Amino acid sequence: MEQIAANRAFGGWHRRYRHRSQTLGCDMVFAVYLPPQAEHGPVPALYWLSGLTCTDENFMQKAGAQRVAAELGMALVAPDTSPRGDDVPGDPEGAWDFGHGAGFYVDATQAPYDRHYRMYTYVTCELPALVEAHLPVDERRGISGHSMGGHGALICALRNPGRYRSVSVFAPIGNPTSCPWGHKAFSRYLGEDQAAWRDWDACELITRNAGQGEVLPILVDQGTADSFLDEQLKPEVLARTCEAAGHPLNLRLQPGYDHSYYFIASFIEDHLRHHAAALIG
Ligand SMILES: N[C@@H](CCC(=O)N[C@@H](CSC=O)C(=O)NCC(=O)O)C(=O)O
Repeated sequence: MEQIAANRAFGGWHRRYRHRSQTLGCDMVFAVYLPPQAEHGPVPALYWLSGLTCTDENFMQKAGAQRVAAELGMALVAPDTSPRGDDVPGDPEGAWDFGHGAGFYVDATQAPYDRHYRMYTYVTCELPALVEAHLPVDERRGISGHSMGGHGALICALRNPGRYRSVSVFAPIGNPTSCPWGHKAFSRYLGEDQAAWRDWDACELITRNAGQGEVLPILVDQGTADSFLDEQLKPEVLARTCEAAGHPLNLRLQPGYDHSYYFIASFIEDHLRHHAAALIG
């Protein structure tokens, strides 16, 4: 992998890397924040999955996570949100909620998307393997994300017991099989048979996993002034599902906060400390 940027931050380093992804069949860029502790040995990592229209840069530039990550000795890893490139098909109408910047962290099964759109395998397998082989980052992994990335973080944790030690999300699409963003993405990436969508829906996975094996407590922050709240995000469905399944959920409704990175920046410290408790102790 090729380093394409490096910035000193809070005694550590923010770095960006480009690499050829075998999983996605294209070049990808990701960002890593390495805290000062990484100069003395491997540190745990929080994987951050961003939302629609984002790249690796939104979180690193807007969330303000580096100061606390440096204090805690935790790396931050931020991938892009989809495969990229001229030969990667996007939304036929050029919309922002599908295709480039909108990989939805699934492995597509439908042509023409199945060749490149395999973000689930990329973020759960290829990227951690690359990071852990080349950077001072070990296998203590937490996962978090926002909106589409909140959906991604939930399904990555719920589908992979043992792979992550902690999970938290901001304004997640918690029940994509019941909202317009999810319908659009899943019908194209996964096909019209809605039975196949359930494997990629956090609420379905929480219900399915009830009473079996690992149960990671979920921390959720959700702004009450979020313009996507009622139509796309539906935190009440996630709350009802967790209640019915006995899955520990800390859903914090934050009065007046919207869907933006101003909201994320306001509560990211709590999330980093939630992850540090599981990753570092
Ligand atoms: N461009 C759109 C708005 C898209 C948007 O709000 N994206 C969010 C994630 S939404 C769910 O996944 C985001 O994180 N944007 C990047 C940022 O830096 O804020 C529009 O025009 O409405």
